[in-house]
Amino acid sequence: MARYARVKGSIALITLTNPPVNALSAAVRRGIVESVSRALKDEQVKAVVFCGENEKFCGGADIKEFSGSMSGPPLVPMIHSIEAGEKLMVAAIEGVALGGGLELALGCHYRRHVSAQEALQLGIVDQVAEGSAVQAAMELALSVIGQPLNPRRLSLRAPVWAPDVDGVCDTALAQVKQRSRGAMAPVACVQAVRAAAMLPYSKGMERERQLMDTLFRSGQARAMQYAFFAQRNAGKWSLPNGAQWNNTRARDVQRAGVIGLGTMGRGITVCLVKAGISVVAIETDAKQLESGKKAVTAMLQRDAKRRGVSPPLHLLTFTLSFHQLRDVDLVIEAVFEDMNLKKRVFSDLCKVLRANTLICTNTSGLSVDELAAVTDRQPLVVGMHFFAPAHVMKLLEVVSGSRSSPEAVATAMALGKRIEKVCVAVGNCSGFVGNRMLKLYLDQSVYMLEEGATPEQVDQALEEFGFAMGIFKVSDLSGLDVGWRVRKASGLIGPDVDPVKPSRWRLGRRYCPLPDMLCQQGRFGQKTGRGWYLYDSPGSKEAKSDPEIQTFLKDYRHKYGIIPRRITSQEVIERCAFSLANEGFRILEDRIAASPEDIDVIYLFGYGWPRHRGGPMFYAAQVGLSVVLEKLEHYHRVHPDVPSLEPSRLLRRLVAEGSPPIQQWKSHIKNLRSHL
Ligand SMILES: CC/C=C/CC(=O)SCCNC(=O)CCNC(=O)[C@H](O)C(C)(C)COP(=O)(O)OP(=O)(O)OC[C@H]1O[C@@H](n2cnc3c(N)ncnc32)[C@H](O)[C@@H]1OP(=O)(O)O
Repeated sequence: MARYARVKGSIALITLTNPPVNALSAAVRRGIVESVSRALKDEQVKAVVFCGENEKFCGGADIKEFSGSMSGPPLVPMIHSIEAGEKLMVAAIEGVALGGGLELALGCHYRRHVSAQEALQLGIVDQVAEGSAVQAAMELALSVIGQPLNPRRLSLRAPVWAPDVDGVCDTALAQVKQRSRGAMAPVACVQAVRAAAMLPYSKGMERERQLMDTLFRSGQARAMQYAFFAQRNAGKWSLPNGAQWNNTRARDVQRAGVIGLGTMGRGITVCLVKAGISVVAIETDAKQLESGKKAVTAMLQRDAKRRGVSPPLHLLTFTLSFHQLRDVDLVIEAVFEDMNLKKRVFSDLCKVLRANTLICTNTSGLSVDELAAVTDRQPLVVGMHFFAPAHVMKLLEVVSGSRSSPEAVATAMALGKRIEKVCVAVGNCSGFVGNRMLKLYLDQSVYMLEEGATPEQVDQALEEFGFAMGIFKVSDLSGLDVGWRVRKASGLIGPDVDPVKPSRWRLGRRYCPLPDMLCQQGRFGQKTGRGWYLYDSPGSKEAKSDPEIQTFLKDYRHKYGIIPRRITSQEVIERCAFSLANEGFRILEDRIAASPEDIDVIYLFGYGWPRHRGGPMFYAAQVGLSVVLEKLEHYHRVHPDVPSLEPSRLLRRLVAEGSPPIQQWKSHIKNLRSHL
């Protein structure tokens, strides 16, 4: 929709009205075409000013329309007719001008922008105005009415010839190809820029149209559109008891406590303080406190310097005393991942906190219910699972325990949003959503090493699929000792394990002792300079193949009588991606996640899943659920000692029901038992 008004006698003001971001839906495009035609016909009108309702110019094409057949006037011819119009066209840009919104602005003969000094420098806008952009645009229009329009039409400008334009584009293309990890759109963008720089306008437009057509028809476009809405829907959380984002009030959090100043506690403290929340940061040891204080202060100073502001150090209190926590609204415990230690901390907290203070745990997989049980306030206990490094990673899993109150969940979700995280509400189970799935993905990766693959082969297949880093590089980065400790605590590694030939069968299923054996050799990953890869020195980041690992794997297979076989990239992807999705289906059955979109958002923002592949659940849907089922059945037949490869009930049910689109899966699991 577009509203038409004549103002100041000679100006037609066309306001895009499609809240919340005035996206260019079919109705808006129709409204623009009709309004422009009206303005061109009206002899009193000398200039047209375009603006967006609620001080948002335009968020671009309406992404919701991309999944159906497009109707209404097409965007590019509409912009061309504005640009070719015989009357002066001015864009009054406020808020956003993205994608098609920017194209619309560029189709006008004059633009302004309220806050983009950079756009001014780039020549995208002509003037930056304080106050109302619409008023400024109208004044500008009145001052230039009657001047020739041809010099203002971008389509009449000569291409930007530079002697080395081809070389510059080649270099950019090579860089983008390397960085985009298989994503088509960034590569097409460079190709379109090359066309714009080297071809006459009409030919450049034709090339852009071809590139756009290819992208539009691609599965990658579907995946990206899905990811866009999945991310926004994750904030609209709901619990099986009916509580949800729009019927539950979050508490205001002004002061928070952070317990433990290790890597996670430091990152969490930085996030909170940057959002303007006062933090009391606690350590039990003076030396640790001092080093935590130095690290947090340095991080905040670096960040403030980058943004040209002063660091909010006045919001910080570092102390060894729990008593300083008596006035905080919420505490985030970030101590070592040890149930007994966490329980002790929780009991101690209850002695000093106000009765209504929320207690959150940054556990990556321990039971929130078990922790809550030692407190005097079970409804006020929730999980806030941050991802390392906490001040950088966008994901936050908010874990609702069986007795967590809706208000506590709402408060953690609101706090997460305030500190600029992508928050997903999940239920309580071992590993929650992300790490519960990750375990099976890791299992498959190490099984493939036993069967004949190398860490390099597995990682290469995953990186070609689009992951930023292969699983073995990730393990080296996060430290192999972390999982080792968890396996010890869970009883998988005990005194009865043969140190020379450790069993490959534990707790009734296949077990791969390779990661434990690496840890026994002190190979903890980057931190020790050796893990699945070799590093120049402890702490360095560049992973190099390690001949010792190749020999170690050969000896291992020999010791266990395993005949190595060639493992293809396809097998790597199928076993990793379909194991993830299969566990995702179980998680949906168990109601630990409310929707497949939530699972995908967790993998996109917490585990480096490539955005152009939507997420593991979307990928399974895109490959075809019957194909996924068939493959899992095959791998389970070949590996009957890996029960997790058995296809989940939900997957079977969905296939039996004709593989409905992913948006309909929720209704197929409605009647399953709830754990949330
Ligand atoms: C066919 C020709 C193609 C032309 C090229 C294009 O134009 S492609 C589209 C290019 N535009 C974009 O990619 C913009 C995407 N949107 C954003 O980046 C952000 O939403 C924003 C505009 C910067 C606003 O961010 P903010 O954080 O303020 O709000 P939200 O992201 O939460 O969005 C608010 C609601 O608006 C919906 N929405 C946003 N953009 C679009 C869009 N282009 N089409 C349709 N819907 C859009 C978003 O889904 C939110 O909806 P809720 O229902 O409130 O969740």
